[in-house]
Amino acid sequence: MLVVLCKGSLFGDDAQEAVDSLFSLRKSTSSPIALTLSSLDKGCTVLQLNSSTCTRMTTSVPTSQSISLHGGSIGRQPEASPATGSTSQYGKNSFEAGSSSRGKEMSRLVLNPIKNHKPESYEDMNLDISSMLLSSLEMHLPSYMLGASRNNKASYMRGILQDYVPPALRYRDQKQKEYREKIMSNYQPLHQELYTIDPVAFFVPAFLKAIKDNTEQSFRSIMSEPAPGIFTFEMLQPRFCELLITEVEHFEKWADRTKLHVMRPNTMNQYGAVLDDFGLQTMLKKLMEDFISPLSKVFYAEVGGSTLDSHHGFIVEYGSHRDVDMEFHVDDSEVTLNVCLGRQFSGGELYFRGMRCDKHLNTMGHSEEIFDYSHVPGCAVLHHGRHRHGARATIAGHRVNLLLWCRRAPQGA
Ligand SMILES: O=C(O)CCC(=O)C(=O)O
Ligand SMILES: [Fe+2]
Repeated sequence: MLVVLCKGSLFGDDAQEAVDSLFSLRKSTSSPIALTLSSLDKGCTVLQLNSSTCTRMTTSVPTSQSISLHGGSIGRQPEASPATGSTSQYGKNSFEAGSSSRGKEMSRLVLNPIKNHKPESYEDMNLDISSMLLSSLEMHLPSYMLGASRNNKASYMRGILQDYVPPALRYRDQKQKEYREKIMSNYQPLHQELYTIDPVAFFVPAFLKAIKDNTEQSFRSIMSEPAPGIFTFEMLQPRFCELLITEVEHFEKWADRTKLHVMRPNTMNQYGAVLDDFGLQTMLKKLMEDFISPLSKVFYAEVGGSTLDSHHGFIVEYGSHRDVDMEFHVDDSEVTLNVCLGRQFSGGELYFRGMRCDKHLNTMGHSEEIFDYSHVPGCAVLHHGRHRHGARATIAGHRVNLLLWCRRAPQGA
């Protein structure tokens, strides 16, 4: 039995690769594969197969959506050559995706992905299976299912996947769902005005005008590009920054009072909070769609910047009794927005060391790739999620940043 652990939620190309890997393995073995598969939106994804071939590797970070390049914990490892093999015993291009003990009519998936099919986004459905995984799996639906409603496709695929979720992980999925539900039904926001975008109150006028004009020239008029693919610009109103910081403090105090253990943005953080967990999801979705996508369409089209369709929004906090620094890593995003909210601090500079493909994440940097940036409250840094970076120690004071990891679901070819 081979266990493949993909830590961090599967998304984008990773989700597609994981699904492809399952199918490659299925092709390469003569006996049916018993697979166990589960995914949490911010947890780990486990693919468990009784095969002797592995095409996915493990990250050593339990729930991080980032990949540490320090200390030997390396994610997104090179893949083995794709396995080849015969078509399924269940007929050309299909195989039985469920266990025979289910005692109900078999749901089927097709072996080869339908490359020209554009999968739907399942993000807003709040399912207990990763929406990215569903989008990837949709490319393997039998043709009669492709035209079904999104609800029907989701429940068909969920039906297949749910049977394989080990009880422990099903429990974790459930816990995470309950966490959000508990917050949503009991937490009283401090600043209701943060929960709906008010452009004039949120953004500085020059940023708003540039987005409204919506041309590369208007964007470049407010942005600097101090290193290739890294953009810095003034973005948020000081009052908005302060309201967001106090909202997070209010949430944490409430969580403390109600003995709710706050789930951190990822395992690289001991502090901070996921904004999507306490009701800011709709606001952040709009922030991405109306204010970041116009920029990413122009500057990050080659990594899916034109079709961003999901996000992970969170706050990081540094200083005494908080996180100190952030080790060298790449983000689990296509495009990352990082805005300093305040307050007074010294240190905490971001350092960038160039982009790498998955196979060369740990290779040396070149001098021309070195770029260091000192955070300024209200100012944003926009970069490729795969641009290697870290944050130096905040040596005095208290630094709070807003992070929006913008993502794109896998697209049909
Ligand atoms: O602290 C910072 O500014 C960087 C944070 C970061 O890179 C991350 O959370 O992914
Ligand atoms: Fe990062």
